[in-house]
Amino acid sequence: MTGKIIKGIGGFYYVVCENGITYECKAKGVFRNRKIKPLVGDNVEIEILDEEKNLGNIEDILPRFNWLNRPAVANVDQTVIIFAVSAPAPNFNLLDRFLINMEQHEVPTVICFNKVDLEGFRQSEDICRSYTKSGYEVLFISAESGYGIDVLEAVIKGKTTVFAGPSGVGKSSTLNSLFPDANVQTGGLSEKIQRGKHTTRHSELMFVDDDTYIMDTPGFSSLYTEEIEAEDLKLYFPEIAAYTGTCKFNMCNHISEPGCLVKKAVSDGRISKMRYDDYVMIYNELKEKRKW
Ligand SMILES: Nc1nc2c(ncn2[C@@H]2O[C@H](COP(=O)(O)OP(=O)(O)OP(=O)(O)O)[C@@H](O)[C@H]2O)c(=O)[nH]1
Ligand SMILES: [Zn+2]
Repeated sequence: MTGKIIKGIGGFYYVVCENGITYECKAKGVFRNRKIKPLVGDNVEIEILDEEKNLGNIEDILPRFNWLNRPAVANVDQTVIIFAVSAPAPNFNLLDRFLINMEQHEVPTVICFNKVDLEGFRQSEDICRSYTKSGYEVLFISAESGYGIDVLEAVIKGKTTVFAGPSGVGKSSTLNSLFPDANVQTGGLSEKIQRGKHTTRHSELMFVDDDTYIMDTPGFSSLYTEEIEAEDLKLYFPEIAAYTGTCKFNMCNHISEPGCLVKKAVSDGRISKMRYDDYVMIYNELKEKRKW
C-alpha cells in the first residue's frame, strides 16, 4: 500500500494511506542501504503488519521531487510566506532571503501579506505589490476581517503547503481562520497552535482533506545555512535570472559590468530597485564570506 508520511517521532513514522487510515510504521526497508532517511512528506510503500493496531513497515521511499532542510520535509508543492503589511512592518530583506532559499530548493512561493485592515498598509502597499514583478503570486489578506481568506484557501487546495513567517505577522490567526475546526480533521491543529513556543515542535504535515496538506513552521531565524556561490545568486532572483546571457558579458553578475541589461532594467523601473539592492548586498556578503 502507498501512503504519505505525516509525522516522524523517535523512529516511528505515521503514514496516511489511500484508505484514510494512519499506520504507525518503522523503517526497515531495502532503502536503508541507500542511506536515505524517510522524511515527513515522503510518499512511501508500506507493508501492513497488523490491521487492528494499524502497524506497518516502510518498504520503500518513492522518488522525491524536492525537499527542504528546515523544516525537514519532502515533496512540497509550495510555501506560503506570511508577512504583515504593518505592525510589524515587513522586513523585505528577510523576505528576499527566504525567497532565495525557496528558489534554491525549487519550491514555488506565494507571498501573503496579512493585516491589510490596518492604516499602515498604505505605506508598504506599493513595495508589497512589486513582488508580482519579480514573478511571485502576491496575496493580500486580513485574518481579522476574513478578507482574502477564500483566495488563500483556493491557493492551498489539493496541495502540500508549508506555512512560514516571522513572529507576530498573524500566521496562527491566518491558520485559524482557514481551519476553524481543524482539530476534527488534523488531530489538533488549533490545539497545536495554542501549545505555544515552549513545546518541542517537530515537523508535522496536517491532513486537511483529499490531497491537501499543510505544515506550520515555527519562526524562521536560521535561514542562511546553505552555501551559495556569489556567482549563483543571480539564478535565485527570478526577475534577474530572466536576463541570463543577455548582458554584454555572458557571465555578467550584474554588479558593475558595462552593458548590463539588469542595471538598465532597474533604472527603467522594470526591476524593483529594492530587490536589486538586496541582491547586491547579499552578493557582496557571499563574496566576503569566501575570503575567510
Ligand atoms: N489588525 C490585525 N491584526 C491581526 C491580524 N492577524 C493577526 N493579528 C494580530 O497580530 C498579533 C499576532 O498574531 P498571531 O496570529 O499570534 O501571529 P503569529 O504570526 O502566529 O505570531 P507567533 O505566534 O509569534 O509566531 C495578534 O495580536 C493578532 O490579533 C489582522 O489581519 N489584522
Ligand atoms: Zn548584467
